[in-house]
This record gives sequence, structure tokens and C-alpha cells, in this order.
Amino acid sequence: MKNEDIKEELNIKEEIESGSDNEELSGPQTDSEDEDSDPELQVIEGDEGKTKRKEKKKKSKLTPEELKKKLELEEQNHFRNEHGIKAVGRHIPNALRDFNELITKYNISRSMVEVLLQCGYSEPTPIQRQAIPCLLENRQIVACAPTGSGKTAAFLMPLLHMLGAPQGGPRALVLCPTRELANQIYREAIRLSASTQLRCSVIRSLKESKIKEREATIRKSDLVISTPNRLCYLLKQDTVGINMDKVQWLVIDEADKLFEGSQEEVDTFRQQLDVILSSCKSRLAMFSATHTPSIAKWARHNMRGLINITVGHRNAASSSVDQELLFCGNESGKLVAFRQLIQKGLKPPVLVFVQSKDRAKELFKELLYDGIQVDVIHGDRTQAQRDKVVRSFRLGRVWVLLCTELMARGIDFRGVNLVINYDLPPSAISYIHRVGRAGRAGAKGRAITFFTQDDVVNLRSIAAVMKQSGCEVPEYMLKLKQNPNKRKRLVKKAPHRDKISTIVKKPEKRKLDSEEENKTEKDKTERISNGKHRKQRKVDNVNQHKKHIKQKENKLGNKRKKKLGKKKNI
Ligand SMILES: Nc1ncnc2c1ncn2[C@@H]1O[C@H](COP(=O)(O)OP(=O)(O)OP(=O)(O)O)[C@@H](O)[C@H]1O
Repeated sequence: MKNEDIKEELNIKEEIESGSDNEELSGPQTDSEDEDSDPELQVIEGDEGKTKRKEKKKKSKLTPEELKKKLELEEQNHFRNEHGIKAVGRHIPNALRDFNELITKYNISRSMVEVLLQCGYSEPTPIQRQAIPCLLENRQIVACAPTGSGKTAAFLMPLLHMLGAPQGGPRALVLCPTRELANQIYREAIRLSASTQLRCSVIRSLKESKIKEREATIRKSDLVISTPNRLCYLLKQDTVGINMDKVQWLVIDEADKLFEGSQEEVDTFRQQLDVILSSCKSRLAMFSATHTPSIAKWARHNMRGLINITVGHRNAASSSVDQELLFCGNESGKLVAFRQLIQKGLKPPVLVFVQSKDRAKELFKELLYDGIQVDVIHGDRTQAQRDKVVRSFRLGRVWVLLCTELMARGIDFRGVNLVINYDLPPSAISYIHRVGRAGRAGAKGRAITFFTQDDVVNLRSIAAVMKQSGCEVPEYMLKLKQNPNKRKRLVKKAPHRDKISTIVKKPEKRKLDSEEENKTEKDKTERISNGKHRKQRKVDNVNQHKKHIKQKENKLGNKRKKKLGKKKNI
């Protein structure tokens, strides 16, 4: 399947991103400010066809300085091509050759770079090569790079350098969609800021009793990490005196997630973003492994001097994950297939995705006594339980972690060998993030996606993503007919599936039970009152029968008396 088809499948229109050199941070940009209408705009990409187009440009004589610039640009183009980096915008900073350049060119302290090396980061990943210099040169960016490619350090590293010495009070904010991810980013921030005096904090608890305490911590922090909900809640508290005036940088991780969902959810996030942006005048950077038209449009209109960075193919699954589809027929077939995988021997850690909290609970009940160290995480568990499960999984105490979409984005569990999509993901975007929990930081991983006859509607887009990342997919899947309306509905509401259970059904009893359940209250009272009538009728009948016997007895008695009387009279 061609690249264009995949974009169509993902419902993603290729948009022409624009940039402006104007360093003002807000105010709308006109749509005419696109790359074609701007002769100064650089388009740097891994596609040779586009570079050839540039060669056709006027062949005027260049001054030595212009020639030097041109050669440097060509060299940079080549370097970016080698690393699959595409950048669109004006005056794009050169990509990093190595971490040493941070010291020589950007004055980053040697101790900070040494921390990177201690973390095992011997050389920058492609997204780090391009995003770090952009942020260090104060450019607003929208960055799209594969799952597990080091986007977190790509924004934390420059933020921590730019914050410099601690000043007490938030000057950089990182927003992300889940608390688990916020905790993870916080941990990475602590690790990377080890050589500094900077204070980092994550907004965790919103219990009334804890607000004051949390507020005090945040007031002292230089870098704050939060979900939008929690931050907005804190900002709305009358008592809270968090000053956001000093915030210079706002980073939105998993940005497309916060811009997706129902219209209501998107509107809520945009309102939250407005609240946050109105309380600070910061520069903005957005990161994700997937990119949608809505985010491109929003960024084009709200981010001045924007640079769009893409690594590899946009909206592609990580090429280091070996992906396969497994037809299971129906829901009970899935459980059989899962148990067969266990029998063959699963190599932990394994992540298993299901579509809802209820299904996560059902599958957990089923697997609890299967002899594997299994646990479950979903939105109905308390924060303490969720934290404990994540910790146990990281420590290897839990081998198989059952989870919902909650864990699909951003979560970095070292060495996840296998991701099982027990339920087919609702969209290709969700699929990319779920399978991206394996095969991180260059490691190899595997993903198995179960599907049944009912899942065919979503299969083509997922098969297309698989094919693009080099996996084998049956040809017929790429030609399956699609129903866009049904697909959209599935993204909003998970399809109905039979309960995950191997408990043997007792059809007769179950039928009676379900009949009972289906009865309305009126039916039930009618039945009760009918019952009463029947009982009453029975009593009445018995009484009548007794009366009748008595009457007969009486009659007989009278006859006898008369007879006796006659005899006495003789
Ligand atoms: N330069 C580097 N060299 C080696 N490993 C790195 C480097 N940068 C980051 N990593 C490691 O790569 C792993 C994935 O990084 P990270 O979680 O930032 O990925 P991501 O791109 O944000 O993924 P996702 O899209 O799933 O959120 C982490 O374990 C991190 O420690």
C-alpha cells in the first residue's frame, strides 16, 4: 500500500505547514503564509524528489559567502536525510552532530552532558538532533517522531539548560495526558537535572488537605509537570497563589491526544490551554509520535515562527517492532489463543491491551489462577494501586500487565518484549502508540493483535500501518471495504463484545434468570397479585368444598333423625 493510501486510511490530510520569522508569540497567522508562497522558507526532508525541485532554482552567480552558505545547507540536508529528519520552517537551526556540540556551540555545562552519558545516551537520537537546537534557539516547534525515540529528553534537556539557576517559581511547564506519564517525565527530569540545583515537581494529589502542601512545592519549583486537568484545578483554587507569569516555556507531550476525542473533550482541553496560556506568556513546543490535521491547524494559527519536525514517516509504527495479526474467530477464541501463547511460553514483561475497564477486570479474573504473575491497571483503581502496579511491573514482579488505553501513550517500560492487543485498537493512531510500548530506544519488540469477524471494519487502516513499517500483511486486508461512519463511531464508543469468561453456562437456568431480569416492575407485581388470586381461589374452593360436604352431612343427618324418630314412634 502506498504512503498516500495510509494517510487516507488515517484520515490525515498532508498539510502544508508554515512558519514565520516574526518572533511575536501570539496572534493568528494567515493561511497564505505557507511554504510555497514564501521564498525564504526552508523545506528540509528525506525525500530526494523535493531537493531536486530546489536545484531547478535560478542558477545565478553566487558570492563566496552565499556559496559557503549553500554548501553548508546542502551538507545539513544530507545529514538530515541520513537520519530521516524532515524540518519545515524558516532559518532552521542545524541538527546536532553529537552531544559535545551542546558544550561547544550552546554553552551547556559539561556536567549536564556527562549526565546524559551516564544515562547511557551516547549519541543523540534523530529527534534530539533537531529538536534540541531548535528549543535552545527559542524556536516554537511541533515535533513528530516514532514511539520510544527519546522525545522526553529532547525537550527536557534544553528546558533544564535554559532554566539556568533556580529562581523559585515555575518557569517551565510540561503537560501530558495521564498521571502515569506525568510521573515518568518527572522521574526523567530528576535524572537529567542531577547536576543542577533546579527543582522539579509533578502535580499529583488534589485532595483538599494536600492542596496547600502541593501549592508550596510548586511555588518553589522551576519545572512543573502535570496533566491539564490537575493544573487547571489548582489554578482555579482561590487559595492558590501559584504565579505563572514567569513561565517561559510550555511543552505539550502527546499533543495530538489532548487535541483528539469528542468535540466536548477537545473544547475542554482548548479552554484549559487558553487558561494556562493566558496565565503565562510562554513559548510552546508540542511533541508526539502521531500527528493529526487538527493539531497542524491549531499550531499554524497559534505558534509564530513555527518549525515542524518529522522523523521518519509521519504516523508510522516503530520499525523495531515485529507486528502480526491473529484471527481468533470470536471472543472465546481470543482466550484460547491467549492461553496458547502462555503455554508456548511468554517472555516477560508483556503488556496486554483491552478496550475497557470492565474487560480488563474480566480478563484479570480469568488469568489470576493461570500461574503467571499478572496484574491489572485501569481508571477504576486508586492512584496508590496504579502506582504500585506500575512499580511492580518495572521491578519485574508482575510479568503480564493487563491495561486499558490509559497506558497506550508515552509509558516507557524498559524491555517490554511483547504487546498483545487482546481487543483491536479503536484506530490506527491508537495502534501505533500501543505497539510502541515495545521496541523502545532501538531494542527489538513484538506485537500480536487479535481480531475477530466483528473487527474487520478497522482492519484495513491497521494493516496499512503494519505494511508501511515493513511487516507482512495479507493482501486482501489492504483491499477491505471500509465504512468511515462506523469507524468514527468505534473511535468514540468501543464495540460490544461478549464477556471474557470460561465459566460453563447453564443455559436453562440462565434463560430463566434473564427472563426474570427482563420483567418490568409492573410485570412482577402483576405476577405477584395473580399469585395471590390463585392462592385465594384455592382457599375459596376448599372452603366451598368443605361447606358442600357439611351441607351433605347435614342432609344425611336429618334423614337419619327422621328415620329414627319414625322408629321411636312405632
Ligand atoms: N540518546 C539516547 N540514547 C539512548 N537511549 C535514549 C536516548 N534518549 C532517550 N533514550 C531512552 O529511550 C527510551 C524512550 O524514550 P522516551 O520515553 O523519551 O520515548 P518517546 O519518544 O517519548 O516515546 P513515546 O512516543 O512512546 O512517548 C527511554 O528509556 C530513554 O531513556
